[in-house]
Amino acid sequence: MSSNKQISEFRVRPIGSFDADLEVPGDKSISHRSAMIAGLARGTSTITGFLPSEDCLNTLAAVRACGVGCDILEEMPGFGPTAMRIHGKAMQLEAPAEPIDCGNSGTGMRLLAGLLAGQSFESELFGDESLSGRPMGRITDPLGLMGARIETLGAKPGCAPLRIHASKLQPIRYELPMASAQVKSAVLLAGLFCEGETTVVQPAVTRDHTERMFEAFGLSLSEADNVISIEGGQVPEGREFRVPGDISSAAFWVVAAAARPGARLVVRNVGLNPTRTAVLDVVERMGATVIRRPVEAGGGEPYGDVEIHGAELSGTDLVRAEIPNLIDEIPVIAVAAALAKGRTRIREAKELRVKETDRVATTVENLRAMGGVVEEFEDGMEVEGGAPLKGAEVRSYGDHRIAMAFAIAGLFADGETRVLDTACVNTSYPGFSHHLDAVLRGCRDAAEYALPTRPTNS
Ligand SMILES: O=C(O)C1=C[C@@H](OP(=O)(O)O)[C@@H](O)[C@H](O)C1
Ligand SMILES: C=C(OP(=O)(O)O)C(=O)O
Repeated sequence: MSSNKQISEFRVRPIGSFDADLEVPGDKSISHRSAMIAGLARGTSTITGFLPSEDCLNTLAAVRACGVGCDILEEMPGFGPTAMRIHGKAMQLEAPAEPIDCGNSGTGMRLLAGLLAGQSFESELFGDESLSGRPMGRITDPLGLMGARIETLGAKPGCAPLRIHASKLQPIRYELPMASAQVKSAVLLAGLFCEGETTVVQPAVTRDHTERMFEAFGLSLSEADNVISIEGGQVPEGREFRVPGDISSAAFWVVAAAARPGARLVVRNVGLNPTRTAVLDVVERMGATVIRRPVEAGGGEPYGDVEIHGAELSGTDLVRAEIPNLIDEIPVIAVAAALAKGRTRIREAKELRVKETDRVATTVENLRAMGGVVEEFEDGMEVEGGAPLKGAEVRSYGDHRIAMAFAIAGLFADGETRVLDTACVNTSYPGFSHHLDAVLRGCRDAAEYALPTRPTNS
């Protein structure tokens, strides 16, 4: 196996305990926001650690299509830029010449809609088949209350493409009907273009990257007890910003190590924002040893190294408040649950049904295909762990998290597991196949896991 982008199938066989030392690529949520907020800023920003995944490259292209200049400083060969200088437009975006392609990315489309809703020009956002089936009413409703005019043009009601008409926005106080950082961020971004204070009330703590990045770029906002307010008319100031590694990508190796007694894993320079690290709490509760080594970081995002030591895991119940803080990790947590002794309950997670796939259905289907014992509920699943997993042919259904979660399951299954349709991993984790290959070969040395980057001259 190589790190070739075109790879379309993973063949995985069981491994024994392993000892890996790796760094995952940049955080996807933070990379999207860095391109958008640097694009809105006054002056130049330098972004490092940017994730060159398809989702984030689409967002970068969208921002450039709105007139933002960008010099690429470094790239991951075969994938895309990892460092760049972004010349912000001081909130004065330009009309894109063509409809903007958001690819597979819910984050890209929903946050860009917030950014574009208050412009004096019309724009259009479209995406792939999966994104065209995901609900957009959750952003067109609050943005509509702010005065935006957004048409959903999809064959499925309330779905993309989105046609965003020129509008003047007014601030609102909005109570989020679901715990969604994407909806919160769309409203806060739109709030920048209003006169007066925009307030979002969230039903639970969701990832706070937008709030942190606003502050890092010099904006002031207030935040207490899940009520976040921002005064419109502020202009972010360009700055240097380092994107840490993505804990959601690290989660695949975290589970692989946690569930294998004797295994040891070090993940370096990974984001440790407490609104994202619930997966570490869960594997710790299941019996693995988790050592967190945070780095003292001023402004921006907390990060550090994490070390995992594997054990015989026991089942656990995910608690309601932690669901938004591990939502993307649930497919691989379900794999950990299948490997653990006893029952794991994953409930109140119906948001999983509106991701790249219906992740309740796709996770349950693949776990069962591999011999896992799992009961499906409208809002999640309950996994009865301990049944031996057997190698099988499973599909990703075009969903990157499903592809990677079941590659990890294959490391514990009897015989060969084939995961089909895996090009989708480039949505969030360029280099996953390189890391999988290194783990399968039993590599111990960090150099063998390193993903190459090189400076560019542009
Ligand atoms: O704000 C973000 O960057 C994200 C928020 C989450 O979605 P929701 O806000 O829809 O829960 C998550 O699933 C997605 O991968 C990234
Ligand atoms: C749900 C995800 O992303 P998005 O909503 O941005 O498509 C994800 O990365 O798992």
